Amino acid sequence: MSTNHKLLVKNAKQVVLICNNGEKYLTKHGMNNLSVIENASVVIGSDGLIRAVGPAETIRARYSESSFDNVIDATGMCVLPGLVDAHTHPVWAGDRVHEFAMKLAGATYMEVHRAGGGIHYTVEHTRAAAASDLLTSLRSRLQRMQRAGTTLVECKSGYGLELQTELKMLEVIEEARSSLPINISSTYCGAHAVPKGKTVAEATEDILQVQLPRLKELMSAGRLQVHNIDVFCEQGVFDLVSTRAILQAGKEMGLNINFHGDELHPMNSAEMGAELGALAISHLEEVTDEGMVAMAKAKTAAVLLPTTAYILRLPQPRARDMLDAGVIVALGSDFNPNAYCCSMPVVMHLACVNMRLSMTEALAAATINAAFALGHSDTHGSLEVNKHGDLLILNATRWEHLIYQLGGHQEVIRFVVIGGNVVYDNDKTLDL
Ligand SMILES: N=CN[C@@H](CCC(=O)O)C(=O)O
Ligand SMILES: [Zn+2]
Repeated sequence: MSTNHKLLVKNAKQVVLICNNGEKYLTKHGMNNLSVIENASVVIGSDGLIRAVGPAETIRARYSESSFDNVIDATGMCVLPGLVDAHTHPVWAGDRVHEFAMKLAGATYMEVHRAGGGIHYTVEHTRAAAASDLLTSLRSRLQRMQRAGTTLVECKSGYGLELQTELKMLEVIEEARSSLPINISSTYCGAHAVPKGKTVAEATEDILQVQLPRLKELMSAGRLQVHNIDVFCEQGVFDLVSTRAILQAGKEMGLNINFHGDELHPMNSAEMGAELGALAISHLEEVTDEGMVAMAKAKTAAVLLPTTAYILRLPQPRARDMLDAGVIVALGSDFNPNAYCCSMPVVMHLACVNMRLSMTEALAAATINAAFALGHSDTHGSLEVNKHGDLLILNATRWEHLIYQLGGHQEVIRFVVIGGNVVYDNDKTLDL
């Protein structure tokens, strides 16, 4: 048996496993009883998977004859699973800072959207952008997320709204996946808005008859990896009927359903998504009680997006009611030109203050539950044997400082590790 391993993280003040019985998600009780070991160590094997997590003395005795490519003495520090961002729109061109000023002055999201701004503004710039430029900005944004502790991220298309640009975006995501250590779950979001000059019916027809069939061909030929399908189900965007048709078509080609629902109006998205077996529904500021019950029953995760509710001054999603109803609650940054935040620590902080999550609930929502929302909680989202060796090492004697110190992740995060490799060391500049 190989006695050489990739990484030993030893003598940590705390190792937060999140869960330690192979749970695929946590609901309220589990989120308030996270698995934590004091004075502990972690071993990551040469294959990048976790080999052992346990009390430092136990690990020291068990691995006394082993060698390690790298050893980090985490004395006085804390170890957490890498953070999972279950909702981002990171591929885009154009600058919408002027729209932030408009919203600060009182304009609503849909007023800007209807005036041809918002998604439409970004669509114009993204269609015109070279793939190489989109890749450069995507890499930079993903490395920024990585420095903030994200090790698995969902990346959407959705600023093309036609075949050529949607594929350009998905290919850029594919290129980033193959050239960066961060793990990526890819989402087709061609129904992010109704393109100018088309009706909802025409846009839906183009997606069903042109975009999805071509995507299916490329996926079948192994030329593109896409995991999820998304639709912006909203008044003035895609209605429930068109949303259902598009999501159903995506499901039939093997894509997980993870869509924007009940954000600005109660569309009964949650009820419909639960009925379709959606893995996740995002936003949910306006979800009904019946929708929560349906999601809990169907084990459809709620991906809450605190930055968007904060920036748009929306009513907060009823996170506590969702937890009480047994819904699997996850978090995402919703990084996009409207909500320009790459930091899951900030997202967790906002989820605690504005959505009244406890810090343990927020951490579970940004690890195991976000991984569940992406269909990856069997390999990511907690520090358990045979899961990916993706972890954070904090300059803090209590892990809660990652959430408590608002905007302080640059100082709190000492190392980010993906697959047992140190990809960020805040004492050095790494160019991974
Ligand atoms: N609501 C729709 N889509 C994004 C915003 C995208 C944009 O404004 O560019 C969201 O999740 O908030
Ligand atoms: Zn979004």
